[in-house]
Amino acid sequence: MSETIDFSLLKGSPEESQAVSAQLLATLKTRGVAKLKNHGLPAELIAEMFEYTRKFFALPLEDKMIAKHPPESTPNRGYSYVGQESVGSISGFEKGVTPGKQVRDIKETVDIGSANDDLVDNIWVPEEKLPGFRKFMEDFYDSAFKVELEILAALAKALGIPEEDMKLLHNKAENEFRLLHYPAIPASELADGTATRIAEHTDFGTITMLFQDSIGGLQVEDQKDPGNFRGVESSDRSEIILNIGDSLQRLTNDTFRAACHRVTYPPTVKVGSDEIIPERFSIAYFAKPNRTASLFPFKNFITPSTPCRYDDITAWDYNNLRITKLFSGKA
Ligand SMILES: O=C(O)CCC(=O)C(=O)O
Ligand SMILES: [Fe+2]
Repeated sequence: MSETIDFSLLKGSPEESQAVSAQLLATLKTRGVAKLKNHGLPAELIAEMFEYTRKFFALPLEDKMIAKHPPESTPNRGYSYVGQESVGSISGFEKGVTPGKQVRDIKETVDIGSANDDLVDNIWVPEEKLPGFRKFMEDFYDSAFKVELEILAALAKALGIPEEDMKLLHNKAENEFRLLHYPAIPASELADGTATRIAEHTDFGTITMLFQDSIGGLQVEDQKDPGNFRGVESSDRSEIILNIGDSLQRLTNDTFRAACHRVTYPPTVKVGSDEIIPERFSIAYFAKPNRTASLFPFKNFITPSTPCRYDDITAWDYNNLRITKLFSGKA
């Protein structure tokens, strides 16, 4: 994995700022994923984020189920128990590949949207079950949104898209973020390939800002060598792993291609052994275009040598097209 990009240089001299945007562009174009440090979200805030995440999943199941995600995919809010959602059902979606055998994800999650969303409400556990959780998450959402806009501005600059256009496309913060817990399991549970931590997939939004603990197991497909997945480690939890999602692939007419990723065995665990794979926590902030925005490619990416590859569709319709396949429908 390439070196971590110092995002604070974006606010340095014009030369430094230009160089960081160009480095980001080059890394994302070849890898679909980049690592950022000094991005503006303080390490203490991220540490607290992991702590709240750990505390939430440590609640008794009946408490977590008070805030349960509906059995169907929308609204995509609340707690999903282990087995409720399987990402394997959308593996290969944009590659036009229909998934073969169904692979179970062994994970539990919480999906959270903006506190100001006028279409869907968040689903919370009562305050006394986890004091401060709701307020912290609502504030984190807003802080992450600010960083998202800076990353999008840097990408726009590097791509030659007016920064204002990129901002207008995302100014409603119709994003989602997700807390993930992969429980400790014996390695033998993953041995026959019918279960994994999270099956390979691409995210559907513009970019994903991912934070992970030090357990490992996250892998991204090499864009130059399809089928070959490489591990992505973070040197510390506050590093942002930046993923390109399908919406940016569409908007840039494949100049950026979405990063296909998955979570499996940590590198230290022997496949098929009786070892216990330790629990793992991660946090994914999915930045999405405004629901009513069109995902038709920006005009500068449509040229005689790069004809338009995508139909017009709104961000909301596209999101729903993807998400409806994720949930089993079982309550
Ligand atoms: O847990 C991770 O590191 C990845 C999570 C992920 O890919 C997702 O939720 O879309
Ligand atoms: Fe993902």
